[in-house]
Amino acid sequence: MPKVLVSDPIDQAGLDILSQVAQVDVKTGLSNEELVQIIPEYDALMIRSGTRVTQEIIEAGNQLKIIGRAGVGVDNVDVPSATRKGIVVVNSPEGNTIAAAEHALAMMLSLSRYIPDANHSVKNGTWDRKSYVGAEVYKKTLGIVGLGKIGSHVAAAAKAMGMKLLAYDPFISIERADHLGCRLVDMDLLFRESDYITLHIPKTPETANLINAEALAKMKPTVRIINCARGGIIDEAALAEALKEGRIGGAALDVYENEPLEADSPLRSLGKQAILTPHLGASTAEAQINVAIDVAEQIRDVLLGLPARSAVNIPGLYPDALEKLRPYLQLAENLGNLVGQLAGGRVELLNVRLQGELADNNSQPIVVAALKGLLSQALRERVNYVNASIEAKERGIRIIETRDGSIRDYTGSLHLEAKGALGDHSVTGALLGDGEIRITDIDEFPINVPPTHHMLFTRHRDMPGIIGKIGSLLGSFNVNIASMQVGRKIVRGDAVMVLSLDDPLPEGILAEIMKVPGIRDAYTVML
Ligand SMILES: NC(=O)C1=CN([C@@H]2O[C@H](COP(=O)(O)OP(=O)(O)OC[C@H]3O[C@@H](n4cnc5c(N)ncnc54)[C@H](O)[C@@H]3O)[C@@H](O)[C@H]2O)C=CC1
Ligand SMILES: O=C(O)CCC(=O)C(=O)O
Repeated sequence: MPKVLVSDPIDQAGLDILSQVAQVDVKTGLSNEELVQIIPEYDALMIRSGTRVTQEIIEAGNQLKIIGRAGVGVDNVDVPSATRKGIVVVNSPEGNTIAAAEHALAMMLSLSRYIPDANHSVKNGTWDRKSYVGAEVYKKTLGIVGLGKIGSHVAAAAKAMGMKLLAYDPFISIERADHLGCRLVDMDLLFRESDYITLHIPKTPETANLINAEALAKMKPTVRIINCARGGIIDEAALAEALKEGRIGGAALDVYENEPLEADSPLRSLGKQAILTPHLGASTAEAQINVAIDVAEQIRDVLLGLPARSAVNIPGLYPDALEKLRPYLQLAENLGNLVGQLAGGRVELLNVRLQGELADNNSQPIVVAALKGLLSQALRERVNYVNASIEAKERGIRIIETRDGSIRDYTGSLHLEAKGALGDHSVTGALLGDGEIRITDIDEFPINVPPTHHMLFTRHRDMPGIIGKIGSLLGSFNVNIASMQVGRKIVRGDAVMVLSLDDPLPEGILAEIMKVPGIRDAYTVML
């Protein structure tokens, strides 16, 4: 019988499902070292946010087939390591949506009426009505950052309370925002005009420290900020300082850069204008049952050899088709990710053209893989092979599929064209005989480069000296170039340059590149 380790508190409903097919050991509060020691005997690991599944644990988990996160965010799991080791990582993308949205709403109202402090004062024997004169949310402006599952539910409830709604989400269509009663605006305007700001975005390199001293300085002195998303999106020191100096009106936080929150955090000494809860967003009986059942069922299925429905790292497609298409799925995902990053914002139309022998295949998994890549910038681990199409539809992305078996530059190749709010871009890629991926075309300029983790693309005028200037600029920022290619159609016309880099590009370098005479555009891409 397979063995499942449950290392965080999980609802009994989940344990009952697991017990049908496995021996279940519940061992909570284990240290990293203890987990590394015992994990070799387990086939599955089920966690909430309390367990950090490190590379070390994954490396030691020689029997591990699946890691189940009873919740949304898998930022406490080293997913790339799990993927490399062939371990499926699953989550519950919707099981705690309502709980998290309701917690954010509760925080907003509690903050407006000082409920935690007022409650505390009565329980301490006082009857102070003067210190707790609050504010109404009715007719106030709520700025929602991230209009996904939780943000959308918050929007519906806040609208019913008579609030005016602004939203910032570069990956959502105006139609979707309109439908939710939100005015889609840029982040600056949201910061300046909101009376309340609530965050419902994942923690990513782009969202880390999004609310920093500079952002706080743009906000109204009365603004109240709610973060029930992820710690690290707000610069806690800057927030504490702004609150102490009365430069903002209040903050309610459920999540922190480090959890548990440090004993000496400046947040702990704030007065009634701050509310702190210990990551309780998903802590309702209903949500815990939902996520436990959702994830336990997936662990059971995978242990029985069936696909998982919310795998964040392995396609949940039919095994036969999957095996045959696997290399092309990777190609499609890479190209989708690339064209999405080149588009740099909302994509309205994705044209997917299957070429050569690929045109003879079922296009659906390829399209799904391309969408997964395209949406991964916005949705990270939330997007998978099962939900990519629905997510794209909800975001108003139209898909056109075409086939052209006569294009035989390579045995099989794939062409993606994204029409976006900020411009149109296209990429083509192919598989070489050994299954290696090549990007063969960017914006109709022929090239031949493998996708790598850090890449730099420029659009420039083909003229002497330009390549050298970019090379020395990167050198001066200590960025090592692994390979470089230029594609052009006519001599001294327009050209593209593609550089594979060993290091991430430091902040500020793109602005410097843009200053080089002849450079028209420059993009960094992470694949
Ligand atoms: N406090 C708690 O206990 C809980 C926290 N969460 C957290 O809430 C967050 C949101 O969850 P969901 O709504 O389910 O996710 P979701 O994936 O449905 O929505 C996230 C939205 O953020 C948008 N987004 C991505 N990058 C952005 C950026 N740079 N700027 C603006 N918008 C951006 C995406 O387009 C998407 O619409 C996640 O980080 C999740 O981990 C979720 C459940 C419970
Ligand atoms: O497991 C929990 O209580 C945290 C939930 C959460 O943060 C998530 O689902 O992303």
